[in-house]
Amino acid sequence: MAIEHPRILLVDSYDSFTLNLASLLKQSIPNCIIYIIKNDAFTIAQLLPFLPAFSAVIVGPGPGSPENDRDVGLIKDLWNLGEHSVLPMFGVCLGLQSLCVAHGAELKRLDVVKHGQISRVQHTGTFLFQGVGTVRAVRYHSLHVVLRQGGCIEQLAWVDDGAENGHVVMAVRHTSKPFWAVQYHPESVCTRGGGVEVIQNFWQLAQDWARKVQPRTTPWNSSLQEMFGDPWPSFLRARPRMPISQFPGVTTAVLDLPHITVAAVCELFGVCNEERPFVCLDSAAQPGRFSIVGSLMPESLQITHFVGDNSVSLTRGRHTSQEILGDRDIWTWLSDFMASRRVHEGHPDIPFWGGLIGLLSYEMGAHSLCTVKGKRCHPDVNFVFVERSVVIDSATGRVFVQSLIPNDHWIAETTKAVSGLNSQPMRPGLPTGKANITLPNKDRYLCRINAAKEYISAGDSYELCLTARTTVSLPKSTSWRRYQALRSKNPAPYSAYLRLHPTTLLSSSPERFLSTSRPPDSVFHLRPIKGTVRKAPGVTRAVAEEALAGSVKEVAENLMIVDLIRHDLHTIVGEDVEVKQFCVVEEYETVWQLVSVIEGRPSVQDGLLGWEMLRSSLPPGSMTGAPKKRSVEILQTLEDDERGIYSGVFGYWCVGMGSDWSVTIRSCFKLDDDSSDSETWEMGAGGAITALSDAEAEWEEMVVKLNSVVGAFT
Ligand SMILES: C=C(O[C@@H]1C=C(C(=O)O)C=C[C@H]1O)C(=O)O
Ligand SMILES: NC(=O)CC[C@H](N)C(=O)O
Repeated sequence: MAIEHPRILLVDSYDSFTLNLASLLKQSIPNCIIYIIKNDAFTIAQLLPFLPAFSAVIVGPGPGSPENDRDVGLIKDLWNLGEHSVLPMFGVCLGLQSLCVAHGAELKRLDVVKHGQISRVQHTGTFLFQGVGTVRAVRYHSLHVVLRQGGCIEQLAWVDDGAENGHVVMAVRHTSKPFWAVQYHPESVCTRGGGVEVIQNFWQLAQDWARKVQPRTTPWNSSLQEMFGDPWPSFLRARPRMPISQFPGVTTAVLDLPHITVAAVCELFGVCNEERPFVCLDSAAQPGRFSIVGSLMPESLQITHFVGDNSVSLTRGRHTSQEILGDRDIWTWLSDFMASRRVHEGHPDIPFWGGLIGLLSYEMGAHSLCTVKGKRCHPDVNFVFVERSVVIDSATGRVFVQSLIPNDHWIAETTKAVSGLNSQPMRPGLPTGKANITLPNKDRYLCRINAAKEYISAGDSYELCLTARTTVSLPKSTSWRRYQALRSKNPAPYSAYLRLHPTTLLSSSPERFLSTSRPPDSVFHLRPIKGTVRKAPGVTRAVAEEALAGSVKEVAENLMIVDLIRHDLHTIVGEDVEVKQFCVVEEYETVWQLVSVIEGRPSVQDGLLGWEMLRSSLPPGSMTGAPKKRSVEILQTLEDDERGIYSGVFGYWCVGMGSDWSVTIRSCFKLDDDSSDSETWEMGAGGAITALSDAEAEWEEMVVKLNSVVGAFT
């Protein structure tokens, strides 16, 4: 017998959890094929003729209100389909609200909004809840519905929020049409008992209805294919073939030098000459392990690009040329660049063999979600192609000297020079000169926290990572020494010194954004941080655990980003996404942080997939909040300046096709200016604002993060 492949249409309201729902559908509805459209992709009139090709429609969650056309698009019309067009539909959150509002329910704001919080859901044990036991479900909502007595919408589940919100509807069904919906999020990683179980029941009910009603169906055809595109996950099928690399291999010498310092290698490679570019990715604390120092040559290629430009700048030494991108964007240009330099063999014990090292701005990600205004003074893309490098493995004390240049005499010279290096302590002596620090205005920041909370109460966002800029001006000094000061004040696993004119970036980031191990068997790994407590006398691990892992507010903040990152991973990886670590307290130099780890394994191994993953997941969710698109739009109105380098990412993309990117936080950067005898460093700091945020405490948290960098100037 032929296997049946039910086609499911999933309507996305620009939420950041939609693909988690798609993955849950795949687990719950045998052999289903899922097509995803945005709620404003078509009008209902355009969609109507095609609906008989689907077995069911899933109306997903989203920001905003079911009463606002801009937020719900065609969703509101789906619930009013005529008798002959009706088909089984299942709503989630905004989906439930729009179903109920379309049938006369009253929409209200919750007194105490629930975002990333888990509630015990009571239910009738019927329909969606047939055979379902205890449900503990994650909620992401500010709005709720009050059903009309005697109407056609019947309650199937509810929570009792006690003094906070009283009775809140959690699931409903239509009494005569095949419509069901839940207010909670069945797809959240922390929902128990009401996920697969409830979707399986929905599917059973949908099939029962179809057997009874025998709705008109149409087979799949080319015009449907054109209208709805490929089913999810579609990315892998759409990939063009990778160009063949003509690039030779990498030569490596391995040394046992357990006492060598990263600083000594940097100084050997000329870091003190501030005129020249320099790159060092420095694992200055656990869990960082490998440090990478580039040995750049005068002809090393620097690649820069500004968002909005149709060209890429290529600089070798003093010579710069522009290459027109034409019909490629910068991501594709860089993909092609790296594909033609792919190397298949290098030392298996290290993650980097050579390749691009550099940074991407926040706006490089944000502009794919909404319009970004103006042009920044720092390039949005700034990389150097590193042919010669040293990788230091802090776990084994081994040092790898390697070059992509065939027969490179530099290997022998460097092996000798590195072996002869003293394990000198870092040179003391901070640059002197009084720093003039311009902090964010506290009153304004507090006002913005309240404005952010208002957006959250209205249902426009579940969490907003609000940030502000600080500047430090002082007489010109050496940035390398400044980096040493930052490194000793705040040693961090993802520290970096990147001198890529016109930008110099000093980083002491605790946060890895994304690492993708080398194919085959590539694993994509993300480590979002949400939840910060300042270290102070008496703040022991136990105290920090109570304040972070034991706090509903902090766990909710973290969970929202974990769910968002699961969705981001599903975009490229497909179904295989797993939360490996949930809300664990980690110790850093100045703070305790709450950290989760999410991993994905792409079902097809392709060298460029890691790059596609980066492209589709910037800006980092921990720096925006959720849902990402609406949150980025709101943050643009709440923050004075573009973020630029701050809250973008920096890291490498290896010629072996692995990559590692950190979030540019706890960092400062400056625009290099030879003509001035002073310099101005910029830094950002902020934190996640949720409905549970206390404005004063958020200000304090921002200052704590800021001080981990400002400390290098005072
Ligand atoms: C915004 C910053 O940090 C982000 C916010 C955090 C939080 O809200 O706890 C933690 C780490 C980062 O994702 C920053 O350091 O400036
Ligand atoms: N997750 C959602 O779909 C949220 C729906 C709506 N924006 C609310 O806040 O209530």
